[in-house]
Amino acid sequence: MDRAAHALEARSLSREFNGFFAVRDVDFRLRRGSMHAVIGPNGAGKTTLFNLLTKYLAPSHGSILHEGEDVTRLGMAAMAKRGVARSFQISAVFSGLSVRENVELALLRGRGLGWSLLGRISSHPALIDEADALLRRFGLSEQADALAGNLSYGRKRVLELATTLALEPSVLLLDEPMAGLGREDIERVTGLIREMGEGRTVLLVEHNMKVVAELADTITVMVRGQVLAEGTYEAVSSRPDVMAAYTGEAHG
Ligand SMILES: Nc1ncnc2c1ncn2[C@@H]1O[C@H](COP(=O)(O)OP(=O)(O)OP(=O)(O)O)[C@@H](O)[C@H]1O
Repeated sequence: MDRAAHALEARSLSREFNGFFAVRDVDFRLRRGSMHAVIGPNGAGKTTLFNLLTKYLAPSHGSILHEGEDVTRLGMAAMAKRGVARSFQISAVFSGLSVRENVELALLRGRGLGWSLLGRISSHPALIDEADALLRRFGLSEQADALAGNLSYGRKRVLELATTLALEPSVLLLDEPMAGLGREDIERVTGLIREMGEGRTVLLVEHNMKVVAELADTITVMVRGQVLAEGTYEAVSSRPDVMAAYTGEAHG
């Protein structure tokens, strides 16, 4: 088997909360270079699966592989070192720092430099150029000197994506990147995620089906902690059992 074919893999992954299986016996493969979405009705276990894959939660059973290596027991920091980054939504944005400082800080962290070095960014001229480029790419240049805490919600989400990309991950995991965004921001963020996916593997948990249809090459549908279907948007969205799951008529 080609070990490198799968950026991440879950084998018989389960997570139990007081006897209730939020994720039960899930086999899941994130193909290298793919843009993969996990969808499903509320309570299906999407966030739990995401948190297991990103090592935010420990599994009750099963294993997780990165590039074919068992990483079940590794923590989030070790995964980040391996190039697997998750977006933390706006909690990762430092409100008291400017937009530019947030990006510079993420660039420093991406290179393993402590953020106490922030004051010394001037000693890394290449990073200043990179920060400029990232700010431009994410349409944040005009707000570079604004305090991150003063940005609108949508702008904060865009900044959060910029800081995640600054870590230069090879695998990017995004939890509901469109949550709470208006139409204009959704279009911008969709475009940014598409761009961020070039040369990387992306996994997103997302409720917005238009975005999923537009972005994802592979879709996993979860229902009641298990995988119900997997395939292209066209393939899974035409399945009666998937439709039934969304209208609350699924049995099993
Ligand atoms: N920490 C927890 N303690 C107890 N139960 C939990 C915990 N986390 C999740 N669950 C339960 O596990 C099930 C799956 O939750 P999860 O958040 O993974 O679903 P989801 O598909 O992401 O839902 P949503 O789309 O509403 O975010 C739910 O029934 C939820 O109540």
